[in-house]
Amino acid sequence: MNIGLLGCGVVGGGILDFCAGREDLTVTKVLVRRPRPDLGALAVTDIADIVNDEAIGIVAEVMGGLHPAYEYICAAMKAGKHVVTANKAVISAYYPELTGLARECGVSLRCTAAVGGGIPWLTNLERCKRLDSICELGGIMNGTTNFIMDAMHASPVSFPEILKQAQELGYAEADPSADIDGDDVRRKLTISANIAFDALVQEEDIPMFGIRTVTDGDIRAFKAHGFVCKLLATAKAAEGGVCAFIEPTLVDSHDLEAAVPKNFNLITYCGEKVGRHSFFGQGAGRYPTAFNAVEDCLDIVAGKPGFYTQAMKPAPVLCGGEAHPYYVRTACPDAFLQSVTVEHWGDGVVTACVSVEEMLRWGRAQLDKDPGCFLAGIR
Ligand SMILES: NC(=O)C1=CN([C@@H]2O[C@H](COP(=O)(O)OP(=O)(O)OC[C@H]3O[C@@H](n4cnc5c(N)ncnc54)[C@H](OP(=O)(O)O)[C@@H]3O)[C@@H](O)[C@H]2O)C=CC1
Ligand SMILES: N[C@@H](CC=O)C(=O)O
Repeated sequence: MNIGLLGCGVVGGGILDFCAGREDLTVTKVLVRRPRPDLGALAVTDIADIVNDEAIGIVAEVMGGLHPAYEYICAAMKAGKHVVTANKAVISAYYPELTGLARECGVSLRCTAAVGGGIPWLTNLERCKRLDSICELGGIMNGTTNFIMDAMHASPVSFPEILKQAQELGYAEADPSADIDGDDVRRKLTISANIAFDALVQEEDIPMFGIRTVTDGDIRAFKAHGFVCKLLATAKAAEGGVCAFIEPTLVDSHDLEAAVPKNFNLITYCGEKVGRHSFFGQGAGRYPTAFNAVEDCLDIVAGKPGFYTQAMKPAPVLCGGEAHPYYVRTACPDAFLQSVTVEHWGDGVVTACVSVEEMLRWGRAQLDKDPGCFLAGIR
């Protein structure tokens, strides 16, 4: 089958390499927006050249961003082309529109590379649902932040320096704020929760706190108490909705997550009957991500199902019932923090059990008063 590739950066370059020399998949056109002599006759600058090309069966979108990615994907599906994308931003934001249009047009829409880079996470989530009900999912879903946290635990490093390395290695998003502030994980969690729970969760409703403000002093305090800090995502089926949140989390140094190195992810679902299945692999980077995108193309060639789920119903995010202790470091502790403090760790404090909803709302507001404030849930 012929592929029209939209974008040829880190992931697009990997797709080209994987397809080179294959007989079942051939990239025949690549949409670019600046001169790319390296691509020779493959390069086109007008999306119409791909959408109107009847010989192209699959459009692989790896440009990133919401626009014009959304419009190009819609145009491709309306022209009867299957779509494969690694773009979690567009899938998370336009989940009902895109899945609805794919069904209307009778084409496949696959996005396995959008969550977990090279890990076959969404495909296994889909398979698990054929036999069992998923009650919970989550874990380490961002390669860039795991790379940063792993390096910071190994030795004191400069945060900007290690982030720069993650960018050079092709792990970080075009705007790395999406990685370090949690938006990238929130998109991946939204897609995963929607598929797992047949839900329609709005990305913006999921509370989150990122790792931008973590310091070497925080890490020293965590290590001294036998903990490792990871940015973790959680989603659970809840009565009348979905409980979903993202926060730096202190896990016991013997836990599986504590051992996840570099740009690797560890994502787990828990089925009611089957129990826990965890998936480990590189969550970011050229070949891991391109691998899943090309696997999606091969699934389309093999006639596998068009999307990961058949149903969806609007689901509010409800985190009020979830509570645990937190580590908090702020230069301006207020009456609320003082009322829940039970212990002091270095420059920070440890709280009694506080509801996730309340603590993350407090943390976001506290960043306005103290931009260096940091918090982490304690598992
Ligand atoms: N990198 C990774 O590890 C992972 C990435 N992803 C997702 O994959 C997608 C691509 O990421 P990545 O390859 O890293 O990003 P890059 O920035 O490396 O590549 C994007 C490419 O798309 C091109 N592009 C952007 N807009 C347009 C446009 N309007 N018309 C034509 N070309 C365009 C860019 O052109 P130019 O060179 O001119 O800027 C660039 O070559 C993103 O959605 C990302 O979230 C998902 C999982 C992992
Ligand atoms: N920026 C993302 C790339 C893959 O989704 C990450 O670091 O995980």
